[in-house]
Amino acid sequence: MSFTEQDSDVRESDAPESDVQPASSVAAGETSPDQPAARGAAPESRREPAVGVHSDTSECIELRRLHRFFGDTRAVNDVTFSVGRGQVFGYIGPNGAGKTTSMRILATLDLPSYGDAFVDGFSVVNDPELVRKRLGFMPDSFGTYRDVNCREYLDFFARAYGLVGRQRTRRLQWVLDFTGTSGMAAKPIRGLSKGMKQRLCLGRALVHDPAVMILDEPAAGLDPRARIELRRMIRELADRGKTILISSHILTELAEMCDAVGIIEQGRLLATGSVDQIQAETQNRSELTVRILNRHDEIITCLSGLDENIPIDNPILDGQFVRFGFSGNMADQAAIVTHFVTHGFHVAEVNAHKKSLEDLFLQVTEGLVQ
Ligand SMILES: Nc1ncnc2c1ncn2[C@@H]1O[C@H](COP(=O)(O)OP(=O)(O)OP(=O)(O)O)[C@@H](O)[C@H]1O
Repeated sequence: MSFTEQDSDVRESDAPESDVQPASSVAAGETSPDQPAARGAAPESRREPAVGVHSDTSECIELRRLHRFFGDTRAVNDVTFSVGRGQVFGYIGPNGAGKTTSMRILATLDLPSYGDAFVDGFSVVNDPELVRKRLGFMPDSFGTYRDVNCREYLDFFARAYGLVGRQRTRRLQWVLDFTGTSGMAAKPIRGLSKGMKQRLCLGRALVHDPAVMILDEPAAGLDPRARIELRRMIRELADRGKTILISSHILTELAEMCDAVGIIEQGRLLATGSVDQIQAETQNRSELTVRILNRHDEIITCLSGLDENIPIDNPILDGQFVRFGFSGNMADQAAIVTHFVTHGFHVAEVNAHKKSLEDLFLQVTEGLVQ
């Protein structure tokens, strides 16, 4: 999904009213989807000055049983995870998994159907104003301010965040220097390359020095050098104490810079932990490929008759090859070959390969697009 900059200014009308639950009944994620959601306009508490009830958690980003439904689509379906201060968390999933929807809720551009999310301890439902002050959001598509130059663009946002005088001038210069855009401060945005626009957009998210940054696919469309540079900037921001949630389709792209990752598909969080942890859990898993020379149509049926203690899953027929996930030992592997041979199949080849990070992603997710 992509959202334009204009979207960010229409948060309350953007959320379908019928899906919005009043803030009072979703505080701290106390409700469950089994409870009927009350219908109506945006919560009353939105229009009152933010009081600010700080959550007792030490986590800097927290999603608690977050749900967001669009009609029958469960874009975010009971997602819970948290990110500690100064950590980089990679949010990974295929198209339509629910990444942008979760991030928009964190950025207070949308409301949860149920549950809640917290930024630096403040609820996006009850304290959106306080959340916004602490959060920098880089959406997955750049806005349409084509005729202003980079400095004017950043200056606009700095003013919007209430920066004044020398503080604003110093901050703007820092952002231009940090993002490597000072050389083009006077250049109109319409003349910027994709990479430069991404830098400027990162600068915009940084302009008020937020504690938390939400970056929606910031590396999309960048060349390899620009990706490396972006990784360096993100790591440096985390080293300076910022907490960062960053999304991508590509696990390997995030693996190096993330302290932890969460894999989401069809609105559900399928796995969380450090890349090493997730890899360790699947370490003894491999994919077996068996080449059979006869009766290809019957191979999958034959496999279903295998001793059920032999751990295989998701068999697929691919021409002469049958491939399946395997987490057994060499004896199990031998038993599979014996099973094929005793059922009259001509086995020509057996190969096992360990899962790479990409395989791991494909294994955890099923590539389902909603
Ligand atoms: N405003 C909306 N109205 C209706 N459906 C929506 C809306 N926003 C998102 N969805 C649906 O919610 C699901 C999750 O979308 P989302 O954009 O969060 O996925 P994503 O993981 O960010 O995907 P991508 O990587 O392609 O950007 C999709 O099925 C999408 O069509």
